[in-house]
Formats: sequence, structure tokens, C-alpha cells
Amino acid sequence: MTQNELKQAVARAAIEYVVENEIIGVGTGSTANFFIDELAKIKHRIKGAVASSEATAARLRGHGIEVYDLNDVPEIAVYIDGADEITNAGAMIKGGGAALTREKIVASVSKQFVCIADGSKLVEVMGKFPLPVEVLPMARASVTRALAMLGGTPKLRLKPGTEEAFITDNGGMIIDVAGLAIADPVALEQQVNQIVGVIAVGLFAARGANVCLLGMADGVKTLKF
Ligand SMILES: O=C(CO)[C@H](O)[C@H](O)COP(=O)(O)O
Repeated sequence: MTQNELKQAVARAAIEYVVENEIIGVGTGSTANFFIDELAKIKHRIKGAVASSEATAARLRGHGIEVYDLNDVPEIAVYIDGADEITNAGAMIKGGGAALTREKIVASVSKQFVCIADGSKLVEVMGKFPLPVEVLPMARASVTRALAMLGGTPKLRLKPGTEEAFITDNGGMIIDVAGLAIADPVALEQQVNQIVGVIAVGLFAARGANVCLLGMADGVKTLKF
């Protein structure tokens, strides 16, 4: 099976977690895109969705799914999103698609977080995937220095094919920190959150996943945390 087929399989399996007549939290990335395409098939069974990025909002609307402003939605029954890495305790690195801040906000008001990922994302210790940190542009240099003190190698994310900084949906920049072996994800999440100028860190540990649907060659494996 290709990686895309594994992603499609978990996207299909995630439909079982969709709560009828509710507003669904929807993540960002290629796996989330497969999920949106599956969600479109049952759109008459949901009220609508809250999107974690402009790209996700556009794809949802393209399928005729109503997109709600989070400010008008006090609580979300379930949030479904991918991950760049996930541990067998449900902690994740997210933000490869630069949507980490909105993803974290939507996840924070969701009763259940269902992570959908191909099996290659399951790791014992996170950090092989560079940790994304969204920062206010004026704090780019000071946050980079502070992140270097944590032992990794921070690097400003650039717009593909250019020397210009990548700008997020929120007007922030992303610093990717390579070379961290994350022994204590909750402690590191707290530490990075305390750096002045950080908008959000792509470590989802204090609030990790409740369920992970992992796409494996022999089928979808469900992990519950
Ligand atoms: O956190 C994310 C976007 O900010 C994605 O969930 C993560 O990057 C995984 O992406 P994909 O499903 O394309 O492998």
C-alpha cells in the first residue's frame, strides 16, 4: 500500500468518530484533506465544521460544508487531524503544514481528539521531525536564540523555492527546530510556551490525542490513550 492509500484508509475509518448533527473540528494537511473528502459524502449528517486553516476552510466550502467561526461555537464534540509524529502515549508533533496554532486552538475546545496518520508517524521518542514553533515576526531572532539554548538547531521556514520567510494564516513565522530528542514532551511544551514571542509550539502533549487511527499494511490500528 502507498502512503496515500494508508492515509485514505484512516480518513475513511475516522468517519465512525463523526458525531451526528454536530459541528466537527477539522485539521490541516494531506491526511485531513482525505478526511474532508470522506466527510463530504456524509455532509447531510453533520451541522458543519470549524477549520484549522484557510486551506481547510476552502476545501470544506468547496464540498458545500458550512464552515463556522470558532467564536460562535462554544464546544466541539470531536476534532480530527493528522500528525507529523505521535507516541504511544498520544503526544504529537504537529505543524508540518504550518497550521499548528489554529490546530491547537480548535483541539483545546474539542471533547475528543482523533489523530489520523499512516503508521510511519508512530515513534518511541519524538524529535526526528523538526519541531515547528510559530513566532511573532518581530521576535524571530530572539526566539531563535532561545530555542538554540534548548539543544536543537532552529531554522526559519522559507516559502518553497524562495529565500523569503513563510508567513502563516495568522501573520506569524515558523521556526523548525531540528535535532531535539524529546524525552519529556509536556515539560518541553511548557518551556517553549514560556519564551516571549512564541505564538504556539507544535508539541501537543499536555493535550494530546484521545484516539489514534494508524494506517498499517494489514489494516487500520486503533490506539486509545
Ligand atoms: O500538523 C499538521 C499541519 O499543520 C498536519 O497534521 C501534519 O503536518 C501531518 O500532515 P500530513 O497529513 O500531510 O502528513
